[in-house]
Amino acid sequence: MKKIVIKCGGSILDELTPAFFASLRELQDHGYQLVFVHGGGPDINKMLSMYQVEPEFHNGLRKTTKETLEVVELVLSGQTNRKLVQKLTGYGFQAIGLNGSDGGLLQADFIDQDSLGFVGEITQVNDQLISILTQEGMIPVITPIAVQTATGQKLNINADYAAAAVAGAIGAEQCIFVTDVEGIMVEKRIVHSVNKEQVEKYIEDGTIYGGMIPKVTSAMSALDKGLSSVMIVSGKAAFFNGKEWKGTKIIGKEWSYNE
Ligand SMILES: Nc1ncnc2c1ncn2[C@@H]1O[C@H](COP(=O)(O)OP(=O)(O)O)[C@@H](O)[C@H]1O
Ligand SMILES: CC(=O)N[C@@H](CCC(=O)OP(=O)(O)O)C(=O)O
Repeated sequence: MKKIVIKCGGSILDELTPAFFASLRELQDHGYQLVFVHGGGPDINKMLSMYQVEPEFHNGLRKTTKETLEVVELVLSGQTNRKLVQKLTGYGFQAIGLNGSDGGLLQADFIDQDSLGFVGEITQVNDQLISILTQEGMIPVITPIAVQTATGQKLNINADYAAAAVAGAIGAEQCIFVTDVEGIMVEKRIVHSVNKEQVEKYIEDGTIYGGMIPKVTSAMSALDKGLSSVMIVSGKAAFFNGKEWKGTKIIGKEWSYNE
């Protein structure tokens, strides 16, 4: 069966519309099994501010101390994941929340402990666990906390990177990044598609900045892993009506938009 990974950003979790959930139903009707990975950056920042901790990011990745990691897991697993599962259930989907560190679902190693602290990059995904759930018609909703297998240490993973890694590991056909804008804006307009060369140029000249950077870089890595399609779409509107997609398609080297 065709699989699709949907990454839901923290920027949009509280604003998902009925039209967005209708698009999910369309995907299921077109034979897609859905797998969610969620973010929650704004919720984490809110909780950290209660502890008077200033967020610090390097290239879109949160510098994560031991104390910050505790807050990240508390918020993502205990609050954000619950919120998304509840919404999906409310719309009639069979969603099941999973912490990425459970059952070796997401396994990772430190990226650079000196500069980023407890931040990881995924080395392995327990795709069997995901398959067991999707084959039963359930929708896994994955929190981007991973485990370093050798030590049992938990690591904070950027949700965009986690989604791309899951998509590659389960052989997903597509990966969709759901966020608070309708796609990638270039000179005040949403563009239909961007290719690798354009992405690199737009990052360099500042057209693509901040939270959009991990999205486009992980989109490129997902395409390198063999996915057919990666899109950036808004959670405020319908993004698929059974025929057409709305948003920005990221195109790998060998792809043209008409394919
Ligand atoms: N070229 C661009 N087009 C659209 N949005 C962009 C662009 N460059 C940066 N952004 C920013 O990226 C944001 C989405 O990233 P982020 O806030 O991290 O979302 P999420 O929580 O969904 O991952 C947009 O709200 C916008 O401010
Ligand atoms: C390492 C790292 O940056 N982890 C992210 C995990 C959440 C996330 O990615 O949330 P969004 O998708 O809403 O940005 C963080 O701590 O914010």
